[in-house]
Amino acid sequence: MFNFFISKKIIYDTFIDLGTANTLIYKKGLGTLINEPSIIAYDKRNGEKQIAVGKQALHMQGKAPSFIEVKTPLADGMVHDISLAQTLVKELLRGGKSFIKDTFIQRRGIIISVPSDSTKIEKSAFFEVARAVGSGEILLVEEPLAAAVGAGLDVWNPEGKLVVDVGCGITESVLISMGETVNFKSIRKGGESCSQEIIQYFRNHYDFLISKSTAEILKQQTSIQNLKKSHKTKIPGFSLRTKLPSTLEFDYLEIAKILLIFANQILNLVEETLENSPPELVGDLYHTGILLTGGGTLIDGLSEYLQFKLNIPVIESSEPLNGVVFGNLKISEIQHLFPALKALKDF
Ligand SMILES: Nc1ncnc2c1ncn2[C@@H]1O[C@H](COP(=O)(O)OP(=O)(O)OP(=O)(O)O)[C@@H](O)[C@H]1O
Repeated sequence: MFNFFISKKIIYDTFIDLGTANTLIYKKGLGTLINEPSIIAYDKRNGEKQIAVGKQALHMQGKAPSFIEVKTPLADGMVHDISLAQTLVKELLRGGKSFIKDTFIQRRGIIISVPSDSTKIEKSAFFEVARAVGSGEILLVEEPLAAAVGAGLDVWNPEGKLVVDVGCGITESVLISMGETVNFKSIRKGGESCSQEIIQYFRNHYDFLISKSTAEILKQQTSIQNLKKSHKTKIPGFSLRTKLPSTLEFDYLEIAKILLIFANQILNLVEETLENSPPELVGDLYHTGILLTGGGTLIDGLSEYLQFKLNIPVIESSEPLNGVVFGNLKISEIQHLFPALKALKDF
């Protein structure tokens, strides 16, 4: 068991959001030190030599020769390779000036966020990654709670607040009251699964291969509103029929239908959360609304769709990608208000 002692005297000044797609590290007084993709590229010749991290490594994905391997330390929202994740944060910080060398900073506290759905073992993996950043106290805070605080929600009062956090690899629907998680449901899929579905769709329906970055662009350009309005476009790729590079004409409506399937999975998750929650807190949502956060909620038309289906106000976070670190910054200033944080000390 890890020894946590949560005291008002500990100054937590470093905040880590280690995500499947993106890693953010924020330092009080310095601002955002790191905001980079969670990805590392290795040269497999003569043993494994790390050659790029973050954005540089992302640019190599799918384009590098076969001796370069691009790896991600997280999958489905969880750390699946601790040592790789430690290397990622250390190397990203090494590019972030002298942060690691500052021993005074290292003795201060670090807050790292974890999915609400993580097991003890999964939490301890996040803990080990934070340990690679500094030797001070480490506090774990659930991501949706931090994101809610980061978005400016008053989570302390005895009123139900529902946070829907759609990341790259995990989607969580969490009911919060008085600074604690009352109920949650999650699925271990997020924005990444939509991109994979888009790639699969073109392969299955057109024998046409597209890159992950093309799928990502299509996802960001498609709206799930106006599902009757046709809008055709062309994309580059590789035809399995002609065995040649080619372009393909298709309708954005086809992508919208794929995104709508994901929107309905989010809708089901919210409905399941509400079904098993105290009715008093659920009733509060008619005026507190549902907060959408995480990069996956940026699907155009998602908030309107959920609001229409649930008949509850749906609010888009002003900080869908940075809300977790900003929330933990605020939490570091008011720790004594969070009984839930103390509960995490015995994970
Ligand atoms: N404009 C956009 N439209 C649709 N999806 C988007 C948009 N911008 C980003 N995304 C998606 O957001 C996801 C990344 O979000 P985020 O950074 O919150 O995830 P993460 O914290 O890394 O992942 P997780 O919490 O699952 O570990 C990616 O799947 C990305 O495709």
